Amino acid sequence: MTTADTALELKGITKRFPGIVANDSISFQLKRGEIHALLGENGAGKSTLMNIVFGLYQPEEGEIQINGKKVKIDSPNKAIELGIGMVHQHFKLVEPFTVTENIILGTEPKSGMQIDIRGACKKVKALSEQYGFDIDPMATVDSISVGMQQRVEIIKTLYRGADILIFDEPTAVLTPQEITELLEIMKRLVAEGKSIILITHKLKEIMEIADTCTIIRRGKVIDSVTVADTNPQELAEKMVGKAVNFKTEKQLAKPTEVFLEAKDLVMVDPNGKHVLNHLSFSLHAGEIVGIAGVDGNGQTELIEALTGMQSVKSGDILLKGKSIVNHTPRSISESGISHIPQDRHKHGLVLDFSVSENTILQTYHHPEITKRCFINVKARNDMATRLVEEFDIRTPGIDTRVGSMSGGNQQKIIIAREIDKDPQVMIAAQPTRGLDVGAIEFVHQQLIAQRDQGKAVLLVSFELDEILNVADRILVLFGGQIVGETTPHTTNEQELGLMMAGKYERGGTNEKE
Ligand SMILES: Nc1ncnc2c1ncn2[C@@H]1O[C@H](COP(=O)(O)OP(=O)(O)OP(=O)(O)O)[C@@H](O)[C@H]1O
Repeated sequence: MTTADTALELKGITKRFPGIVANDSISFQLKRGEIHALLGENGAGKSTLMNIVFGLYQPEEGEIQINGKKVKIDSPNKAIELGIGMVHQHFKLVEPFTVTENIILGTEPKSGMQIDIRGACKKVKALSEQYGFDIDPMATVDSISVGMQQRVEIIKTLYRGADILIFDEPTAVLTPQEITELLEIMKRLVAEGKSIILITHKLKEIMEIADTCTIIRRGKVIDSVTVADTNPQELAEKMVGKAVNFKTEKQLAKPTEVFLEAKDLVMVDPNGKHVLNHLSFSLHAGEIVGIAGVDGNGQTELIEALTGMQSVKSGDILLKGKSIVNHTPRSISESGISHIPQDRHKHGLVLDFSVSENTILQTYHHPEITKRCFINVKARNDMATRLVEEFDIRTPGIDTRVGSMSGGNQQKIIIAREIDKDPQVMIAAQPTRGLDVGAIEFVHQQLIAQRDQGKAVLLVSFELDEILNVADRILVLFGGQIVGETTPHTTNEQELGLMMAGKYERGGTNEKE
């Protein structure tokens, strides 16, 4: 291969953080017009490497070349100038602004003294048509779906002239339909000569769309393989360094008494829309019930109602026969419900707190942790040390700031804390979002272990694979109602997909007219 074929080359990149070598002499080549997947366990060093390429971090050692020329990328502005664009996992958009306003923010085209919005709009429309984004340039960002917001982020990079696009786990926030559309967009981008680096934990996606895959383990490059010559099993083994079991092993469920019951729940949003529409279901001890559905059909509201984060207008929620509806989150938590929230940054962790401080967020007021207004630091640290060990949380220490840890390890802190509470009911919302295959296997085993100990588990997930693999019974949520009930043994992805789109009903608790 000649340098003319190489869009980006990294040579011997090393980056250290206190107590850890995040990137250990990494070399990497991105060919022009290819999709190059970057695969590695949580904390392997993928984001660090990409943050170096985007000018957010400076490496201690190593060299970066773009189009065969050595460059110094000391800021994101410099990266953009060099034709690099980054689509972050957490979008950086101004919600009340329009799509076009967001795209031009910081590089506003001027016509005389005024911003040339019309000209910008035209350019956005042209880009949208060229790559098949199908986006309305004048829509406000808060009125469009998450998938569309991501497209705004992509157009933003193209508008600034990006030739190399970095996608950081782009499908983690998308529904199955949106994922298919995004993969099509990525194919079109490379067909038009762009080069893409794709960070993802989803092997299926790598197999479907990537040309090359570089595997990183504990800061080091393990291998760089042609995707056509490999398979998911081999990729997973290279990533974790041992064989990985994809099929979740579990015995048949033995459900017993009803632990949690939602009765005729109604929740209305500020616009008067019924976001929960007479929703009822029951959850038994010893079973995992999966809630499948396209995002925006009431998942968030259901979780918020069950955990006390939002009040319902009418209906009841019973925990072992006792009403807990509209109780406070603390009271519900204390009565035996654990919650793995879908947005770990908003509702799961305090990013500026340490690992040990985050492990006591639910229990800090308990007498074994707090005595006479003072936190017993030894008790707290002992608990954190135990959880770090039991749940294999990779961190330099229990005093590490959680905000500096990798996404997967942040998630493990929440899971450890919530399981350690020994709940009767576990509500797990997107519990494996952003986790690597090894960690996913671990979380699934934990949920199954909870079930086998006689707990009731509610699993809300956009990943149909996960629902089909882990749940014992599946409820389909559509338009704030349960429109279907089935089991993993008697359904498949196609049938579930139809039910999720509201096109097919099976055994729902809310019969539609
Ligand atoms: N700003 C920082 N300060 C200190 N340590 C950091 C910082 N950023 C990352 N690290 C550490 O560097 C290592 C690599 O983290 P990185 O986020 O690059 O992993 P990753 O492969 O992207 O993981 P994930 O898949 O979970 O997102 C981790 O141990 C992490 O805790």
